[in-house]
Amino acid sequence: MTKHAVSPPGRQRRTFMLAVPLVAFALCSWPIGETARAAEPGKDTPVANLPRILVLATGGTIAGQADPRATGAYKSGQITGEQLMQSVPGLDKLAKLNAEQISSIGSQDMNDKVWFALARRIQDAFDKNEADGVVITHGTDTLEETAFFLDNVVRGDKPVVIVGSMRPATAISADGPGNLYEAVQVAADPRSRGRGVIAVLNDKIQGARSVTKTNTTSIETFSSPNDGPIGYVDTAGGIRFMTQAAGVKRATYQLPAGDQLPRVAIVYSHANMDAVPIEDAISHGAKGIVLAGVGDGNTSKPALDALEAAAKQGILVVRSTRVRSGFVTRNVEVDDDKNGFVVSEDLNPQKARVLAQLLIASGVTVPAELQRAFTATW
Ligand SMILES: NC(=O)CC[C@H](N)C(=O)O
Repeated sequence: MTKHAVSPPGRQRRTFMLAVPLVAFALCSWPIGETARAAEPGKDTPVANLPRILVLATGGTIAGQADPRATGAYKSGQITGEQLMQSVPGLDKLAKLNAEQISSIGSQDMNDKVWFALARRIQDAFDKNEADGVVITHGTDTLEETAFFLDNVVRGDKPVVIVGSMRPATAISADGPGNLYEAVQVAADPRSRGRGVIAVLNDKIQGARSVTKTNTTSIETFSSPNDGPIGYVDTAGGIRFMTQAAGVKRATYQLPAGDQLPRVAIVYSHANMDAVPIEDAISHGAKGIVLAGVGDGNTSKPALDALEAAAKQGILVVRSTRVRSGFVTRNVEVDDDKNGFVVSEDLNPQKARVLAQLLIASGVTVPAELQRAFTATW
């Protein structure tokens, strides 16, 4: 036995006096990590203490109804946000909810007018402190574009969650109610602050920059090919955030006047590619062209020549890729410095298009500044 094995009485008392507050602190604050469930509102939270969540409904399959006579056919955007909320048991225990209908469309019809209305309503709700978080119900086809647009134009760090579903409300095993429940759960949680606009579907939480639809009809369709989900939410474990979202903006750009973004075309590259789609885009007044290139944002010689000519006319040319994952890198097989092109890095063509629109609307023309805008921080 060493002489330090038995502490003198004075030291024991000091250790005890130190240990009591430490243990009390540990008990009060455990579990305190990112996976703590205690922060989530639950069935015992008094209504007055529940967070205020504004639900903005836009339509989509989550609000869709099937025609019982038809196999597989359904119409999106048939039921209101209010009706949707009422169909989810327990939602009122998570938050004080207020629903507003912004549009009732399938998201294949999503447009600048609805985007601007959404952005203005969210900003107003936060500026006037009417809500602690926002949930947007949306069709899944263009959900990722709306998420990315809003992330770039809505200021602040209160949670903005976008949600949809793959099966209509009337389907057997509809995924909408569960997705909406989880979206409200995430929006109501203070740990969701400062993560930009986030998508919640099928138990996954994903960032606006990375999330993309990868399957036409399956409920397991949204993924983040370059970096994976930022967290998970489910009935067993509650909310778990694993990491921060890539390139969180919230926000960099002002909404341009006039409720319309500048025209930017996406040109899809393929074997035997000629310059016609590029010439068409220019003749229809495109202020920017995003190349959905092959591989690392490549395209054929005739298409490349046409893009170089476009850039010389002051049209913003962004090289993106039709490949689902990876980055498009400057000056590899294409001399971007010489041609005056910008590369999209990890942004897919549909999101690169949104960013190009915002940059053009903001009057940014300096090449280095344009390129910097496409570069994400992790
Ligand atoms: N699953 C869906 O939400 C797709 C339905 C519709 N095309 C939309 O995007 O709104």
